[in-house]
Amino acid sequence: MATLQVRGLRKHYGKTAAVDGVDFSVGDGEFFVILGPSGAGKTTTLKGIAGLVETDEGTVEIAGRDMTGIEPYHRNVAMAFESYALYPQRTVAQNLASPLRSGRTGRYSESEQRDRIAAVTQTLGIDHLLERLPRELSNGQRQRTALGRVLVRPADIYLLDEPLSHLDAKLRAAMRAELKSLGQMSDTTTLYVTHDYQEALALGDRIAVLRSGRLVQIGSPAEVWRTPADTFVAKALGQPEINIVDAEVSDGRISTLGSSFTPGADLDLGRGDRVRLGLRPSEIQVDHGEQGPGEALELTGRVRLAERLGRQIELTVDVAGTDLIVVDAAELRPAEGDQVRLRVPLHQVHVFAAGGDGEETERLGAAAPRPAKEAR
Ligand SMILES: Nc1ncnc2c1ncn2[C@@H]1O[C@H](COP(=O)(O)OP(=O)(O)OP(=O)(O)O)[C@@H](O)[C@H]1O
Repeated sequence: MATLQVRGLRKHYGKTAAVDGVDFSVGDGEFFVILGPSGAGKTTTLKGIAGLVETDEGTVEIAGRDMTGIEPYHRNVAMAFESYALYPQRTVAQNLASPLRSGRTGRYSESEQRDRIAAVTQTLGIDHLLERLPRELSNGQRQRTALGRVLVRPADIYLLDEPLSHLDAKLRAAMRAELKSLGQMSDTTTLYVTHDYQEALALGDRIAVLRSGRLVQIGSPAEVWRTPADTFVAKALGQPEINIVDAEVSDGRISTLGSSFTPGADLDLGRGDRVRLGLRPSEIQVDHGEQGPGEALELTGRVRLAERLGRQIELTVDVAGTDLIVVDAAELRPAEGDQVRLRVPLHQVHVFAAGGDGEETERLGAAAPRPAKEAR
């Protein structure tokens, strides 16, 4: 295990800036997640750290050592790609043993090798497949074997590129928990890349959000969830996506969708008379008669669509001509056509700067401070 320091990393492919000046550091034993959409530059960043692409600018330090000019093999990192690299003629057990037999890891005795393989294959749920050949495995099993090949090998840093992407939702959730415990057990430094926000929130000690080759925000899962730096980060976290609505400011009050409220004193609204509000679908409460505590943005609308999603229901509610997506408990299901009252506690109303269509804008704050009991 080791620390990792990335400074000013840049990589262009022709005119495309795949990585455009990225800086971050990962602590010893930390599980650090890079979250970003397709094409954001996640894989290129990992490859730059591993030494698999030649970067244009920037430095990578592992355990305090500058890696410039050092071959991938000598960086002592282990990288797992989304596509699985397995020896087709070797069994799962042989595939897993081979990284432990290479010269660099020769210090492991046969019994230590067996123990490592047993621990990793149990964690990944492939211990019953040891005698199979790769062609006799499902895609998900092959992906877990490829991940196993990376995890059995002792390395300073594990670089994992969407290693769970071929698994079904249930298995992904189970593997997330297992991976987290494996990381904690072996205290390894891990850099994990994903486009799945749930994976990022579940696994990351910290999350870095990447957009078009640049880091937009780095923080703990709670920080990026509660105080997203801008509308891009707010949208990247949460499914269904956060609702972003336009609002007007006048005489210290914010008006939107036929309603208005007075925001908390520490919100700086000196920037103009328009803002955007971010309302997370899971934080909009459907008023079923009970009155929640504290001040809230209160809205009235009509349910246009009600779609059941397991234990929850996703509602599309027309509020003053704007569709809001709301997630509610399914047993309280309002019907399509029903008039509903909606309530968002002010500390959960995110206020962003105004902007044009498709423009991402910075967060100015919450409409009220978080209640002391919820603040961490
Ligand atoms: N070898 C290459 N040649 C040319 N362009 C490339 C190459 N590799 C990546 N790119 C471009 O660089 C950008 C970043 O790609 P990268 O693979 O790092 O993104 P990513 O975030 O990992 O995406 P995904 O989630 O789809 O894997 C993209 O616009 C991509 O098309």
